[in-house]
Amino acid sequence: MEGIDANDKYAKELEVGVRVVQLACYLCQKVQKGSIGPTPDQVFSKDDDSPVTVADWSVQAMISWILSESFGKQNVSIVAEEDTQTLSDSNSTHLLSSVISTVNDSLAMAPRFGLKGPTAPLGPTQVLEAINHCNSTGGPMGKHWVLDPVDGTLGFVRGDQYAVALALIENGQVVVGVLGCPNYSSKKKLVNNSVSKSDLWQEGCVMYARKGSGQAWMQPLVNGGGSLVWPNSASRIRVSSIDDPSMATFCEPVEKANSNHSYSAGIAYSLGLRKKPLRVYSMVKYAAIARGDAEIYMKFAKAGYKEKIWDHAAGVVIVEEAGGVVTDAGGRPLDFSRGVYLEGLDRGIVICSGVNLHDKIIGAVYASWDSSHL
Ligand SMILES: Nc1ncnc2c1ncn2[C@@H]1O[C@H](COP(=O)(O)OS(=O)(=O)O)[C@@H](OP(=O)(O)O)[C@H]1O
Ligand SMILES: [Mg+2]
Ligand SMILES: [Mg+2]
Ligand SMILES: [Mg+2]
Repeated sequence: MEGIDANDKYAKELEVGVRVVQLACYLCQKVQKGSIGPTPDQVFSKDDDSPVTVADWSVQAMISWILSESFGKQNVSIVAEEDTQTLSDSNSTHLLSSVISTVNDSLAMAPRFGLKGPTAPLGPTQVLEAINHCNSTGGPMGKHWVLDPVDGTLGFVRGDQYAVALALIENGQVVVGVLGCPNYSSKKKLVNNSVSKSDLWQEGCVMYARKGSGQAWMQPLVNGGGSLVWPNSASRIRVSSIDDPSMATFCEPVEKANSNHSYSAGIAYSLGLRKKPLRVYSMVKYAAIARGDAEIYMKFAKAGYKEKIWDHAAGVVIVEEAGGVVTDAGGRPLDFSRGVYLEGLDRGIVICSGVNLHDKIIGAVYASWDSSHL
């Protein structure tokens, strides 16, 4: 596969990672289109009131199962977002059946993606086991996969941007990142308000990078239907070369609850950013920086919110290998070695296409900071 050196230490992880994320994108598109699984308006609430859908559980189960098959269950440690609490409820048998059929529908397509599927459809125990197998808490030693089965669930539910994010951490460092963006065309630029429903579904993309390679790659989504041609072609992606703030575009989360919009507007103003913020759901924001559709991504969550590693791991390595810079608001690298959370994160996350813009933003945060902002 292009961008993956067969002799690389992580060649197999990258190869399987890209293929399984392609399959996950296929699964999500099927659920979002309503042709398998329930309609997207069947959204459930977790304890923290955040949404979860059949797609979130199904992708987690499917990826967990494929990783275990590919690398041996006992060798596979996975840190992932979802658990089986809601699914195991005795009132949830209908929901669990939807997840099981969605998982099996997608696994039946595995050979088309160059992956080995099960010999017989998975039953409830196997599906619940696959989801529960993702109960690792990571840490500073060893290899851990990090998975956000659907990032930007709100975007997914609203028929907008969302991502499937898979990364591999070894000894606390993100060494591989794969980001599937089913509604982010590999051809069209992401522009404010340009995501019309008719543009969606046409063609998404999968991005991937191996730490230290100095390269990040993008493939169009493989179309699971019709005649599948695999391996498909990939192209190198690079961050934007714009480093004049007045020309730069900055991204931020859509929801005010997830990032302080007025604080980032203040930073943008002080830097002389002229364009309106590009508000995009999910890690598609990282994808937009990595391929040069935007130059800056700022996220300043409310004080007390702890960022989780699965919301950033894949995006960070892809942006860095595409030439960008990712740190916390104090200018320090994100620390993926301390479990499920990005412990020690200073205020927020600043992602830029280059060091000049990044220095300016960190300087502006330093100059403006007042803890009453968040
Ligand atoms: N209060 C709060 N503050 C900050 N971040 C939060 C918060 N609550 C949730 N989350 C996490 O944000 C993930 C979605 O982030 P986005 O950048 O996509 O935000 S937005 O949907 O565009 O508003 C989202 O990821 P998913 O749950 O995978 O969708 C959450 O992990
Ligand atoms: Mg969630
Ligand atoms: Mg997420
Ligand atoms: Mg998620």
